[in-house]
Amino acid sequence: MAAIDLDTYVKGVLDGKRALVARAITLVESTRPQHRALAQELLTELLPHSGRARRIGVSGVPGVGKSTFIDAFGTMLTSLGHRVAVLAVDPSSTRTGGSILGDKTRMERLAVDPAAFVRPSPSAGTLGGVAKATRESMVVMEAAGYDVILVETVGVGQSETAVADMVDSFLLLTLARTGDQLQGIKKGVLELADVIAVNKADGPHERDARAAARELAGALRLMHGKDAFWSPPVLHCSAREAAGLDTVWERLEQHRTLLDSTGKLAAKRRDQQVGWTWAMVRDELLGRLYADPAVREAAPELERQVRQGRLTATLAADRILAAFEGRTAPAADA
Ligand SMILES: Nc1nc2c(ncn2[C@@H]2O[C@H](COP(=O)(O)OP(=O)(O)OP(=O)(O)O)[C@@H](O)[C@H]2O)c(=O)[nH]1
Repeated sequence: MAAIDLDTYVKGVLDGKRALVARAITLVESTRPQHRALAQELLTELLPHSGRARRIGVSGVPGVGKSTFIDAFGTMLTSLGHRVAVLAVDPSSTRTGGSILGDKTRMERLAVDPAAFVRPSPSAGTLGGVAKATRESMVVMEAAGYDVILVETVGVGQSETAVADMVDSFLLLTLARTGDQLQGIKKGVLELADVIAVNKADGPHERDARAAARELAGALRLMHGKDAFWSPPVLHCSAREAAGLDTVWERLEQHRTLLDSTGKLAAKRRDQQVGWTWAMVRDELLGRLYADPAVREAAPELERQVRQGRLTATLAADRILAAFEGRTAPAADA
């Protein structure tokens, strides 16, 4: 592919040119050192044009209906005049293998909707790397005029926390379950949720879904108490039949309006920026440490001694850090 210069990228993104938006995201996702500088220059130019979108995380276990939901929900939003971008954080993704086509077939209507842009999760790398690429893609999408950003994540592992750290509101999709449904949803994920929707409330399952929503709402009231700033509503919907999606949107908007009017939205986003800064420092530092020749040389022997019980973990950690710092310490008096 021919190289594109900074001005072409900036203008193309601000004009909402799809091909350039896609190329810009490929650039910010790239981990190649020669792309990094240009990507950061681009993001610096785009940053003042970003920040106005509603950022919504969508999570739920595999099979809950996330793709079906986002397809129907996004289509409803574009019919209301919104421009919708779909991003994802799923570092374990083998589903699409990073192929855009893979995700496009999962969201048939949105994929061909001119007011929507569906981008699959960058599939390579650590959670930190994938989350960084998604956060930066968000800046590109907002600068390109998308005013609703849906960030999908699969309901396992640490990815929900990473997504909650980059959105304004977090939607958890769940299913009606028999027995104690709270056991079926990880408590940590419940704590992240601002809105919960029991999906597949249709056909023979509709009654179960309504009952499950009521039961979960009761359990949550106990968890959150009366004085909470926001009590997550538990709704029911059918992604397949596009039923109840307007209520989900209404409640997400209510949550965001409350955040905004109380000054919490601006504070949340500022805190997220600072949090991301340190998350990147941690990732980068750990990457450098693992790649450090002195650490690589010392580590196998130290690990062996720890395994044999001849060295405490604390001492081994000290030595690994000493090996790392020894190499990077200023060489002034060496
Ligand atoms: N009855 C019913 N089925 C649904 C609904 N939403 C999704 N499904 C079905 O549930 C299955 C899983 O839906 P997906 O949208 O692929 O679910 P997902 O959560 O994206 O799953 P992964 O791609 O595995 O993460 C599919 O067979 C859908 O047709 C719904 O509202 N009602």
